[in-house]
Amino acid sequence: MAARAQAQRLVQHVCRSWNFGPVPSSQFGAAQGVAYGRCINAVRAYSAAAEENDVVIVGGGPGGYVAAIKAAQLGFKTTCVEKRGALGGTCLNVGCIPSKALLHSSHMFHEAQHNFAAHGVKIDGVQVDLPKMMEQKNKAVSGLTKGIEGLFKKYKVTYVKGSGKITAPGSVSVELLEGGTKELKTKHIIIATGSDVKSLPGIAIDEKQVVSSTGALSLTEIPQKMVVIGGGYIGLEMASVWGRLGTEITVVEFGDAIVPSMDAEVRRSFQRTLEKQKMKFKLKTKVSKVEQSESGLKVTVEPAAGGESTVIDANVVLVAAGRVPYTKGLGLEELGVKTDKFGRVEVDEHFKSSVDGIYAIGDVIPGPMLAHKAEEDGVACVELLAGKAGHVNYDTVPGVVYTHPEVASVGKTEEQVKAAGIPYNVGKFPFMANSRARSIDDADGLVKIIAHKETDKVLGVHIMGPSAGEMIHEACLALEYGASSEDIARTCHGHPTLSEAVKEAAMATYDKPIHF
Ligand SMILES: Cc1cc2nc3c(=O)[nH]c(=O)nc-3n(C[C@H](O)[C@H](O)[C@H](O)COP(=O)(O)OP(=O)(O)OC[C@H]3O[C@@H](n4cnc5c(N)ncnc54)[C@H](O)[C@@H]3O)c2cc1C
Ligand SMILES: NC(=O)c1ccc[n+]([C@@H]2O[C@H](COP(=O)([O-])OP(=O)(O)OC[C@H]3O[C@@H](n4cnc5c(N)ncnc54)[C@H](O)[C@@H]3O)[C@@H](O)[C@H]2O)c1
Repeated sequence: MAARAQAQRLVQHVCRSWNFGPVPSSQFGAAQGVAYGRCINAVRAYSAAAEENDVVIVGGGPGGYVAAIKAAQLGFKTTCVEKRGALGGTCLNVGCIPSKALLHSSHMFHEAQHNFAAHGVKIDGVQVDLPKMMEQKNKAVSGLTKGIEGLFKKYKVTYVKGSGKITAPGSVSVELLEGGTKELKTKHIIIATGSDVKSLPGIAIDEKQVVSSTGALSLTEIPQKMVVIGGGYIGLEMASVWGRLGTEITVVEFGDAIVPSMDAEVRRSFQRTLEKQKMKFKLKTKVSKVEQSESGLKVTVEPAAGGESTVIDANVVLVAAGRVPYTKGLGLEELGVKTDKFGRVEVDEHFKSSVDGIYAIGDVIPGPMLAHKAEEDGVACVELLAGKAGHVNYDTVPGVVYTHPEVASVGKTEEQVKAAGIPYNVGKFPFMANSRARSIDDADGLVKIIAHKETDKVLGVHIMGPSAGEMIHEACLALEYGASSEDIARTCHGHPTLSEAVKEAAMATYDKPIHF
């Protein structure tokens, strides 16, 4: 009886997985032998036809494509499956790269309009050519995605364009974009399917008037008024782009502060700076309704804790309230791959899921949803598969908001250190006292360093200022190498550079700065 039930289950499973359609249990007596035989034959045919790989990666974003290149470099026969028709994932196609392109273009416009004259550069009639701006953004995106295809060819990674489904450990079935299916056999499968925008109840995204970041990166007109739901990374970066081009921005944030993960002192200073740029903030507030009106949209907001609602007019609403892991259509439930309450694939320190032979990296697993973290995951995961010592230290992953000024941080905030009861020193240095920042007339912001009171080991560094996203890496190195604030302070820094502000903040942490 047990053997019969087992055979029944096997037949049902294989028939379902391979789209033979279910075999009704009433037919099992008669059909069992036939169906079983069909399955066995199909298994043989499949094994012969399916391509043998060492590693198959589902998803070609920063996690997936970097893992693929590294795997090939390590000698694995590697295939990367991507369904959007272009490599680079969210980051290259609709995330990091297009947003940074628009941030740069809009910053240049803003500078030309407001700040060139102060430097003795006079231009009359500065105008925005939005189609041209979008063209430059698209050129950056397509150049970079094609560059990854080139790297795949160079390192002999097979690129399969289509949607991958894991049918069993060692088997990935791909519905090809060009039509038909392809079966891939492999020793290891890496899930790198990334994340998708988090939708809010009752607020339907049409990517025209009510947009996610994807729509906000491709608007065809400069909106007069925009309501941004969520004062996090995406909200503030996209608000900066459109605000600089002339849109009136209102950011509605559920929490009591923007970018809640940021050091509170830096965050407060950041908000003041954005307010000077005419961004309006409604904190502890939620959007309860977005409706069409004759002139555009009516956005109903109310206190997060409940209370009287008010209506704000807008032409565009941007939904930027976070992102959720993307695992749709992968077949995880059928395989028994465990996910947590946020839908993230649960992995161990070797990126292994609850099912042998299946691994996961990037936005689809816990940890910061950042491209560079996904890349590090990808490298470490395949190094571990190759028997090497792959490791990612999530405590030293920097975060950068690419507004102007930029805000960058690594390690612990003052609040976290305090809450953990760790004795600490803080050193700060304002860019107003930095000669390079003054010479370029871009001196808003500060460097803040937090170090252990007794050992002076650097615990966290927070920078708001021009090029903060570049400067943060000396702090990342300091944290990785367990440096003290004195180590940073006694390292000779070039003059005149913005980085001298980091050196001076380090001096202020264990002793005194010179220039403040
Ligand atoms: C507007 C915006 C700006 C951002 N800016 C930055 C930034 O400046 N810096 C930064 O570090 N991070 C930024 N991010 C976050 C960054 O984009 C992500 O952290 C990063 O892309 C995650 O990489 P990933 O490889 O895990 O997933 P993704 O980049 O999401 O890639 C996953 C890929 O898998 C594919 N896929 C999914 N399911 C399947 C399937 N079944 N079969 C085949 N393919 C599949 C998807 O099509 C996708 O291309 C930004 C995000 C957004 C939205
Ligand atoms: N520069 C970068 O590195 C960069 C840029 C863009 C995106 N990203 C990544 O993409 C991810 C998603 O970005 P994001 O900005 O959507 O998320 P986020 O987590 O950075 O910010 C979302 C914000 O929305 C708020 N919020 C949530 N629900 C809300 C509601 N109903 N009403 C009002 N506010 C609400 C949250 O309190 C939070 O402040 C980020 O986690 C980040 O890792 C990074």
